[in-house]
Formats: sequence, structure tokens, C-alpha cells
Amino acid sequence: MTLVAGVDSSTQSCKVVIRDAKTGALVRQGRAAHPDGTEVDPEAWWTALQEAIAQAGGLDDVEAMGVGAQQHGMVCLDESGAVVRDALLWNDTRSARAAADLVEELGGPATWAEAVGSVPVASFTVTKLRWLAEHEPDSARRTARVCLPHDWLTWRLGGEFVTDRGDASGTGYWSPATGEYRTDLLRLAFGAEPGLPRVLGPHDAAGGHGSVRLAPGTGDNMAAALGVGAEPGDVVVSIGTSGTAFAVAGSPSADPSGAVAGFADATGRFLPLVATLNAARVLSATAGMLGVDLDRFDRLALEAPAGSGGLVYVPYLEGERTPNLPDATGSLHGLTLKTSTPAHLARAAVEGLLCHLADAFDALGLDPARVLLIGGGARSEAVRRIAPAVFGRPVVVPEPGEYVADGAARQAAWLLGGGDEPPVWEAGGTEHFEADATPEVRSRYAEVRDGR
Ligand SMILES: Nc1ncnc2c1ncn2[C@@H]1O[C@H](COP(=O)(O)OP(=O)(O)O)[C@@H](O)[C@H]1O
Ligand SMILES: O=C(CO)[C@@H](O)[C@H](O)COP(=O)(O)O
Repeated sequence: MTLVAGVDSSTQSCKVVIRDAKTGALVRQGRAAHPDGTEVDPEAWWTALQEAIAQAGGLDDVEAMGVGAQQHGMVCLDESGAVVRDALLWNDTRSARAAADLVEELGGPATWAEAVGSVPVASFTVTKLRWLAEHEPDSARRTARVCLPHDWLTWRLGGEFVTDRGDASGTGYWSPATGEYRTDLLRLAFGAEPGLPRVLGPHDAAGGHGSVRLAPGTGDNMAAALGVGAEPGDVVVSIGTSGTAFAVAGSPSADPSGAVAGFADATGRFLPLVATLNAARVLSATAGMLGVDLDRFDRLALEAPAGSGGLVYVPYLEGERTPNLPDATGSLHGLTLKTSTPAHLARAAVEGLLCHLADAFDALGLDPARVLLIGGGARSEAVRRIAPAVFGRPVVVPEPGEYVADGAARQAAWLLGGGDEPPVWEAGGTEHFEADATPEVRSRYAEVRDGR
């Protein structure tokens, strides 16, 4: 059996899967936690990767590996390759002012969307570089090269300074439409042009780690699309640390409203995507407030009536990115003696999160044949059962798994097998959830969200 490994170096943890390159069957897996926070020493990702690989039984019998990782994070390296400062992650909002300035300086949102497919908000690397130039000029001066989390891990593993189309499309200085860097935008933001990783094609080799051949890797959402086998006609809603709604597309997109990021995918196509800062942690934070575990939280949420008796939870706990409200906070509206129960609060949190994700889904402007629900939050029974009511359409939940790591493993199998398309792997089981639509839950949420 030929084995391939896939990595998901995400916000909260690192996961490694080892799969049969031919069938995709899972052979073994491991995971390790990442530190909390929105700035992280990349060395912590390296340590977690080693731990997750060891837990997955090592790489001695593995032929190829791909690395998927959280998008956008700014990793600055000096002349010697040492990290200049902690990486600023996608969910760090300190560069919100820089984002607004850059949008104005280039001539407005439509100009950015036209240039790089997306209108930069604080998540995008280009805005973090502007922040660095303005606030930490010494670090900026020492920055000889800049890359993303998956690029950095691939470089540490194999020594090649490379990236892929998918992750490059989240920088704000690479155009999915032309497949070229926009170093003029890098210079606009940073006042200099640090070295950038070479952009590989979807199944190009990225060097090797000992005898393990390295695939190009990609951003976690692009890897998830590959891992779950998303096809045109599907919308994937992922409830991880971030919430995302995305679709595979045959042509690049450019949304001047900024809601839809016009990313590239990991197969040579495109991945229009709406991302939120708040997702699965809304559930764990509320469970924490209630002093219950996630299972008990689910049961509580399912005890309360649809609409939570009028209690509305706007889940902007970390500020928000879509809508672009970096300084927003969460709120609860509609507390009465009747709604002041753990069950009402739990249900309101689930409904608030799902309304928020339904807004993201709507922004894509698609009427898909299938809506696939993935990510850690999709393990919640309450989320699975309430999602079709709030979305107003059935949802398909693939069996719980590590779809980002799976996509990275499938990319590694593609590297070994070659060809124009990734290998076809046996699909796992799915569960289908249907429910009567509850449009009144969305309209009440919209009233509170908009302060009406
Ligand atoms: N049964 C569950 N109910 C609610 N949330 C869950 C459940 N299982 C896992 N999670 C949450 O999912 C998140 C991790 O999801 P994951 O997709 O792995 O995120 P990431 O890729 O961003 O690290 C954590 O916040 C965790 O609390
Ligand atoms: O910023 C985005 C997408 O644009 C996020 O989706 C990050 O890629 C983080 O992903 P998770 O750690 O939540 O999986």
C-alpha cells in the first residue's frame, strides 16, 4: 500500500492524517494543540506538527505529504531565515485601520476587487504588512521575505520557498485572474518588496522531507474543498474557528462589496468564499458561560423552542470580518423572565451562529444543489438539526472527519499519481438533515443585527 500524509495546521490545532494513496482509506492519525491568541511564534506550529506526526505513527512508510494551514497569517523572515516577530493570524484585527487606508489609497473597493479578486480587510496579509511598516519599522526593515503559515511549514520541512495558487490568493498581492503577483500592491502597502514564495501549480513538487515528497500544500479552505470532494453546484459551509461558505467555480470573481473573497482553489479553479471571524467558538464560549460541556449544551439547545422565545444572540465575539466590523462585540437581545434559562441561551447561540452563517451563505448568491456542513461545529447535534430550519434548505453532513488534512493528503496522492485531476477517492457516508424553514428566526435576527 502506498501511503500519503495530509496536515491541517489550523488556528486551534494541528491534525495529521495518513491515508492509502489509491483508495483514500484512513490508516492512522494524530493531533496536537496550538497556543491561543491571534499572534503566534511559528515555532509552535512546528512543535505541534512534530507531535501530531509522532502521534500518527511517524512518516517512515509515507511517500508524499501535503500541508494545509490557516490562511492569510503574516510570517516575516530575515536574511538568515529566522522569524522576525510572531506571526499575525487571520483573526488578528489590529490592521483594520491599515485595511481601510489601503482600500482608499488604491481608489476604492472595486479597484481592489478588480486587482486581486478581493477587497482587503484586517485578515489579509497585505494589511498586516502595512501595519508592520507603520508600527514596527525595525521589524519591517529586517523583513527580507514574507510567507504564509503553510508556506513556512513546507519550507521548514523541505527547504523550498514555495506556495500555491489557493493560499497566494489570500495575500492581497496575488491575482487569481492573472496568476501573477502584484508586487506594486506589496510596495504600496509595505514600502518595499520582500522576497515572496514561488507559486506552484496544483500538483507540482515542493521538494522533499527525507524520503517524503512534498506536495504544494494550500490554504485550509482550499484543502477542505479538495478533502470533501466539492464540485461545482455544491456550497460548503465550514464551522471551524472561522466560519466559511464557499463554492468551486470555473472563473475568477471580483465582488466590490468585499463580502465574497475571490480566491483560487487547489485544483486550478477558483473558490469564491465568505469568511466570518466567529463560528465554533460561539458554541464553546456559550457552553462555558453555562458551565456545561458541549453534549449538555446541545441537549439544552434542543430543549428550547425555535426562535428561543424571542431571545436573539448576535455572535460578534471577536469583532467581525463579514460584515466588516472589526471592533464589534456580541450582544443578547430579548431577555425576559421566560427566556432567562440555560436552554433559551443555548438555542439562541446556535440560532445566532447559524443566522450569521446564513448571511455568509446568502452573500455567495448561489442556489446550490447541495449544502455540505463540515468543521468541528458540524459535530454538534443541535447545529445539524437547526441548520436546515435557519438556512431554509436541507443540509448534508459528511461523516465527521478532518477534511482539511484529507484534502492535503489527496493533493499528495495527486503529486504521486500525476494527471489533470486529483485521484478519485471513495466517498465516506453522509447524513441528511431536513426541517421546516423558520424565516421568522432570520428576520428577527436581522432586526437586532441591524439595530432596527
Ligand atoms: N460537538 C461539538 N459541538 C460544538 N463544537 C464542537 C464540537 N466538536 C468540536 N467543536 C469545536 O470545533 C472547533 C474546532 O473545529 P475545527 O474545524 O477543527 O477548527 P479549526 O480547523 O479552525 O482548528 C473547536 O472550537 C471545537 O470546540
Ligand atoms: O481567514 C480565513 C479564510 O479567509 C479562515 O478560514 C482561516 O483560513 C482560518 O481557518 P480555520 O483555522 O478556522 O480553519
